[in-house]
Amino acid sequence: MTRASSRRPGPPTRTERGIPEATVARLPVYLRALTALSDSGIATASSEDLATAAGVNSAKLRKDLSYLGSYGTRGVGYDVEYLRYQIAREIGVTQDWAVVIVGIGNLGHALANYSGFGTRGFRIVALLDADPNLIGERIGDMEVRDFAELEDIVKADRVSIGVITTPAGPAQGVCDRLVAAGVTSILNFAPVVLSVPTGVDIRKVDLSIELQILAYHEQRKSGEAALPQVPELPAMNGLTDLPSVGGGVGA
Ligand SMILES: NC(=O)c1ccc[n+]([C@@H]2O[C@H](COP(=O)([O-])OP(=O)(O)OC[C@H]3O[C@@H](n4cnc5c(N)ncnc54)[C@H](O)[C@@H]3O)[C@@H](O)[C@H]2O)c1
Repeated sequence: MTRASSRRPGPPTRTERGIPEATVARLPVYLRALTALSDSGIATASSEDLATAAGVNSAKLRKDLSYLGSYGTRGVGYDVEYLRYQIAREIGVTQDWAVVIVGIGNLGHALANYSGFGTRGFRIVALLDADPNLIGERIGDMEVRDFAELEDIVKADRVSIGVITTPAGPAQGVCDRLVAAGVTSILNFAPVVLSVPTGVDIRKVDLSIELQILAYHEQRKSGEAALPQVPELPAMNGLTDLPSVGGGVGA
């Protein structure tokens, strides 16, 4: 790695289209790693440096970045600022995205208090809730507003992204209202699968699924001996009656 100089990155090249979803999912990770390098005054980084900072292997990183038409310079590496710009442009965070959060309970409060969205290109324009006891409450420099104002806010602030942090029950209704108001991307924290029309993107965040994936790896790490014993299965008419596996995933 080398320290930052006053050299500015050159003009952007055209980004290739048709980037695989898995690569797209890693772009924000690279962006975060590049931002950390840039904040430390690093001007260029090798693919190995960058891969270590992002927690992936360098071959995968090089392949991912090649979809952006970015190959680095042999013996020098990647220009941190320029690559950061390329990735930010590809993700779409060089522009400002207006976001509303609906459901300002525990999770909504936590998200509302998080200061990191602004620096990543997301502007929280409204915190909305249906509970009259919450409406008017101040969180930082914002005030919780009535969910009834949704349509006016979406129109006035050209909101394209809605975050749902309500309980599961009302989440579909909230989602439908967001979509009808003109929101075209939804991040859902409620433990329910939501239906959206074509053209609306939806992503679900479920911490319990992430924890279950970690539990799976923990189980593998501790070896076969740590695996729970499977009870002997009762025979039924010559067939085996498999015990059912319980329940869905809640948050
Ligand atoms: N995805 C995850 O990893 C994760 C983690 C924790 C919680 N959750 C989920 O996030 C959601 C919020 O959790 P919480 O602990 O903040 O709940 P909470 O009960 O503290 O807050 C929910 C808020 O939604 C509001 N609300 C309810 N119906 C509404 C409606 N129709 N319109 C507008 N606002 C409405 C309520 O007034 C309340 O303020 C839950 O669905 C929970 O299961 C998800």
